[in-house]
Amino acid sequence: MSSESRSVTIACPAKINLTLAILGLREDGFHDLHSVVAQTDYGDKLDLVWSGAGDPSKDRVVVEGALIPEEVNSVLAAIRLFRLKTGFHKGSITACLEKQIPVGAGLGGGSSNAAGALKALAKLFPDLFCELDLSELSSQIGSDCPLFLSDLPVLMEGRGERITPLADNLASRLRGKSVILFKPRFSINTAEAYRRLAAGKYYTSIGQAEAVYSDWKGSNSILPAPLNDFERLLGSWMPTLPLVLERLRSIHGIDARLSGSGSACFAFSEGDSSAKSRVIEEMQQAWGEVNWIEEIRLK
Ligand SMILES: C[C@@](CO)(OP(=O)(O)O)[C@H](O)COP(=O)(O)OP(=O)(O)OC[C@H]1O[C@@H](n2ccc(N)nc2=O)[C@H](O)[C@@H]1O
Ligand SMILES: Nc1ncnc2c1ncn2[C@@H]1O[C@H](COP(=O)(O)OP(=O)(O)O)[C@@H](O)[C@H]1O
Repeated sequence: MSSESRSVTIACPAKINLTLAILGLREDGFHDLHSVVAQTDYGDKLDLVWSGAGDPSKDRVVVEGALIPEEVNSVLAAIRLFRLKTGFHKGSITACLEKQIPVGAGLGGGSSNAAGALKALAKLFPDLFCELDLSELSSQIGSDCPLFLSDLPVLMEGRGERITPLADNLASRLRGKSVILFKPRFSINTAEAYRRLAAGKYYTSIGQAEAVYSDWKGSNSILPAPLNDFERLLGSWMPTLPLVLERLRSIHGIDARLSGSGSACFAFSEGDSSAKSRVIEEMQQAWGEVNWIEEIRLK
């Protein structure tokens, strides 16, 4: 038994989907998508400690700031996958996760935590990762995990595993921009949202998705044109959300959009010092409270 111990701390950022086109249902039950995704300077903190004297059956994750049952925690899933793929069954791993990212928000918290855990393990045990494809490994935990392996804004395709960093001129339009993130009290279950999307066939063709992307590339706009198929779906499912977004756009001139499958939304607030108070006003009117709001910057 070894008395050696190793530790590493890693930041797990939240993401926002600047566009999200769902192209159609695949034979494996997942959907192909086309999405421009940016990461933020806002997120969770993950500490991983490996204790050589510990027992591998005692790997665990302790969470502060959210209620996430250990057995479903994506961090423990990442640690177990690491054990399985490397056959490394020495010592015990304790993960301490400080949650800031709201759960079930479309901000990618669970995926970011899992990718963070794999990155942390690769730092702790570099030799064991020589033969492993981190991207392939992470996509076994969640479709959104691979995008978090770097912190650049990306185009995400396939079911989420095909990641292309944006060209420098696009990335620099986004970098450092100020964004308001806000979320009502209710969350949205991603699997349920995809089920409803499939039932209503709220799909966008690849041609339309590529046209939006290519128009953005050819323009000077900070953001691509609005495109999120889940926002269309919400009109008939959770109508207050698209209503708030529509009021922010039409009455306040604030370009507010849904992130992922929701329920968090984002609005660019660069150069608009009163944007946050107007978002608060609309949230109070729709939901009688401001459940969660943060002003953050894009990476
Ligand atoms: C919608 C998006 C957009 O970025 O994000 P969130 O809103 O969840 O943050 C993602 O596609 C969410 O990815 P992620 O949250 O990792 O999903 P997974 O755990 O892999 O899958 C949850 C369920 O969603 C559905 N799913 C997910 C991804 C995908 N490309 N097609 C799907 O149909 C499947 O039914 C799956 O069982
Ligand atoms: N480390 C984690 N952080 C957040 N949620 C997690 C985590 N591990 C598992 N989950 C589960 O994943 C589901 C989706 O959570 P999350 O990743 O926050 O949302 P989203 O997919 O909308 O971005 C929730 O049911 C939650 O219990």
